[in-house]
Amino acid sequence: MYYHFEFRPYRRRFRQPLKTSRGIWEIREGIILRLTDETGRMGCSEIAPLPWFGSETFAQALAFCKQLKEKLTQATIQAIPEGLPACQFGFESALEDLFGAEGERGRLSLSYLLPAGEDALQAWEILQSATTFKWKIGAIAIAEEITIFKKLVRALPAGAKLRLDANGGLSIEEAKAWLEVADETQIVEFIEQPLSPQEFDLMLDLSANYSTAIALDESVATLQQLENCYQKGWRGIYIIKAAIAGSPQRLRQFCQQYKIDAVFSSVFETKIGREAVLRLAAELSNPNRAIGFGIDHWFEEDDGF
Ligand SMILES: O=C(O)CCC(=O)c1ccccc1C(=O)O
Ligand SMILES: [Mg+2]
Repeated sequence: MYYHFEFRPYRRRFRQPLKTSRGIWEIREGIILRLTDETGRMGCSEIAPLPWFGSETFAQALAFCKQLKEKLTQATIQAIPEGLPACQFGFESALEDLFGAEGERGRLSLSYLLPAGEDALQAWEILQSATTFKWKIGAIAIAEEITIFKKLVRALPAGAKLRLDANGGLSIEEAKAWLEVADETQIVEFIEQPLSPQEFDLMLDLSANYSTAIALDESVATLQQLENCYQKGWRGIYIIKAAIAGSPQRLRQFCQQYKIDAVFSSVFETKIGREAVLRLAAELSNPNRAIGFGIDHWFEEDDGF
């Protein structure tokens, strides 16, 4: 069986650039994929790289698509190298779409990403409508950030949960300070990636010494890293960015075999990639936790997908 292959690169500017402890992200680039089989059945998905998380770059993904023939087989897709995890996801999930994969919908609740810093306090539209929120920390000086955090806690609706995402940018002292503040408020569901992936053992220690949970994100960006952290004893929360994790089939096997506490999360893919990720999330994300897909108006222009 041959599949006819077409691709279309896209480029979109964030309405509000994403501010994290790692810097500012202004433009999302990716590639929409379409496979058509000999009977005319079509499947779509997307390559949405996140190089600052360790996936391939957009340029590498584009070069990979360009060197492929217009007709390809399942064997070509299975042979996409480990170094191109966003491509593995894109092609395999396009094939699953072609085979008619359908996910249950509406079972999972959403976590809404608040703007970093003081802007979070002004995000009324989100603050009024949701019950789980995420806020970037490590983006400004810690004392100032903890002051804003306390205001934010008061502004959140009763019963709300708050996730704090440091993107690996805290020092060990700062991580402890945040965990202490978080333990006092009882509103923090988890702190996401407090330290850099190199400091895995320290995060393991932190997870044993505070009541606030820790979630790994940058540490488990790809399946290989995920397997590695599991082998090294991580039994806390895993943020799963399926669009850059690699093969969805292998991800499925891993999550089912080890029953990990998985929280699926967006990489700001388009609607097309999101569909594919949400199918997996419905199967594999912990149903008691919101998924990181709140808000879908991240971009200035909606160019049809
Ligand atoms: O996970 C979420 O709730 C939203 C998505 C998100 O925060 C994110 C999106 C793109 C790149 C990195 C991150 C991150 O979790 O650090
Ligand atoms: Mg994160």
